[in-house]
Amino acid sequence: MNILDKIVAHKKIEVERDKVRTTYTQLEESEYFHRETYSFKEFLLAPERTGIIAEFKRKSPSKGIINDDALVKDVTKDYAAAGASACSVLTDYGFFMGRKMDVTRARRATNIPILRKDFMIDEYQVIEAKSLGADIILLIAAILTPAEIKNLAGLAKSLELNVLLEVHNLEELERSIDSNLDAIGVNNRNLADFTVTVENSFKLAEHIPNEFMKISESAISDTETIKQLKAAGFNGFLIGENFMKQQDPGAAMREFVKGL
Ligand SMILES: O=C(O)c1ccccc1NCC(=O)[C@H](O)[C@H](O)COP(=O)(O)O
Repeated sequence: MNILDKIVAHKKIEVERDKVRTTYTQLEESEYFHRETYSFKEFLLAPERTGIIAEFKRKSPSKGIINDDALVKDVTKDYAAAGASACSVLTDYGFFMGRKMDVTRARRATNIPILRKDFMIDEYQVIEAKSLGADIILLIAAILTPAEIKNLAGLAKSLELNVLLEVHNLEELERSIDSNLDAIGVNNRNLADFTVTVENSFKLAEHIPNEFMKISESAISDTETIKQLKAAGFNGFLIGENFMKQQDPGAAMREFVKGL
């Protein structure tokens, strides 16, 4: 069983448990459920922002513990002040030490879009994302059928959530395109064996239809790469470990953007 299969197997159990702990009615009673979300596209294209989607990530299957000291409210506030176009907040606990409340803490600390980063397999998680205060959800093509993507993206749009689809190769891209998506992210990390190469983004760029925002995800650690990705048509750059491995991730981002 590869890591993605393991994560999804855990997630199925977790979601069924959560449905009992917090009902749909309780989710819809959240103060955030009826809020107007931020437009991912507007923040990605805003000239005063950097296009960086800065991630709060304590731990990962590929690297183990990255930073378990930093506080989500401080880091996301500092990311926003450093020019992030959005913050990505991992909510999976078992593999990433993320917490659902981290999204709400980031929501309270910032006025930029928040991506709820998790392994979305069920409508419940989409409704939950809205109730936590998220603006964007992630759908991973490698773990969803085209029909599931259509359904989850359609539900997200009906809740005014933005949808980022993550692909790793051309086959996933071609089978997963849907009109309810806002952005397509090319993951430079192979989630089955953890190898990374930014070449993956350059290879897939021209195949992503122009109506979608283009995001390059993972293994980005220098501003030269961002300049090259921009030239190849990318609008967004998802960066986690490069900032989180520093004691002060917000300060690390502030320093990094000076090179853009
Ligand atoms: O990061 C991992 O090890 C990982 C393993 C299995 C599934 C997902 C994984 N990461 C999620 C992400 O997509 C990254 O956190 C994100 O793209 C940022 O990557 P990086 O800048 O390399 O931390």
